[in-house]
Amino acid sequence: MSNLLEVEQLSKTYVKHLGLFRRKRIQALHDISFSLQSGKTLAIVGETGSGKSTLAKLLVGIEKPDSGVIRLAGEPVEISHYKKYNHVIRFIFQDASQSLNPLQKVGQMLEDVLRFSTILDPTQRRTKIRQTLRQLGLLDEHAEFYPHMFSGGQLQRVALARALILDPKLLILDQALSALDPSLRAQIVNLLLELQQKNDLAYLLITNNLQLVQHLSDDMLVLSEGETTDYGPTAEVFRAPRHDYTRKLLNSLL
Ligand SMILES: Nc1ncnc2c1ncn2[C@@H]1O[C@H](COP(=O)(O)OP(=O)(O)OP(=O)(O)O)[C@@H](O)[C@H]1O
Repeated sequence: MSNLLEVEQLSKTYVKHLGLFRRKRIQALHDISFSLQSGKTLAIVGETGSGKSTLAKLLVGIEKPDSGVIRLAGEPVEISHYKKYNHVIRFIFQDASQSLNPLQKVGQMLEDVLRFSTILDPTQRRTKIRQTLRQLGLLDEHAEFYPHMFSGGQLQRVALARALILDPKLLILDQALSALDPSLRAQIVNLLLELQQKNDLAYLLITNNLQLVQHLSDDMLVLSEGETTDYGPTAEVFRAPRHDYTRKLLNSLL
């Protein structure tokens, strides 16, 4: 099976200005390589500051890598053509409620995504919005709701609707489930698994919740100070971590 996403030797350094003449270089990622197939989930695990969010930002084009290659379906991703990939890779960050415009009805928000990124006509857009809301267990009427009218779990579904309305191939979930209480999280996890099966969707799951990692991911990559300490099938990494750092991290998070 060919890879949907291939990342080769990706590196990123930030420069922090500490005063007029002092600058500090922070190597957030160093030579990171991995691949991900359609319909599979890769978990990215690591302590605070290990580079997880930087990786997500590079993949969605918010930050630019210093070096390395990102390939989607075999084609190198040009950050300057990001609109082209916006359909393929979508992301959800931690707090769904903060990522939604409180003054905009959900239907309008979804309509904006479609108008910006597709050539669908108004009738087709209305149909697509209805289909997407239903696919996520929401109702047609929810298009007329403002974000504050939803519960936490429903808001996460709205954030998923916004991410999935363009039928992406890869969804990046950056700590996206951590704010939910366990029962809501379980509902969203089941929904994610269902959507993955139905649509052959790949997930990049950034989390330190090891239950989620074990439940959802096929492979996992462990980051420490921007470097890979372990990478492989999740069960294998849990059973026999290569690196002492991974063993300690897994023990501390269990
Ligand atoms: N915009 C930035 N400018 C300077 N340094 C940054 C910037 N963004 C991240 N960093 C630094 O890069 C390193 C990696 O940060 P990153 O946010 O990717 O880690 P993380 O693993 O996602 O952490 P967390 O779990 O806390 O979100 C850290 O040392 C961080 O301080």
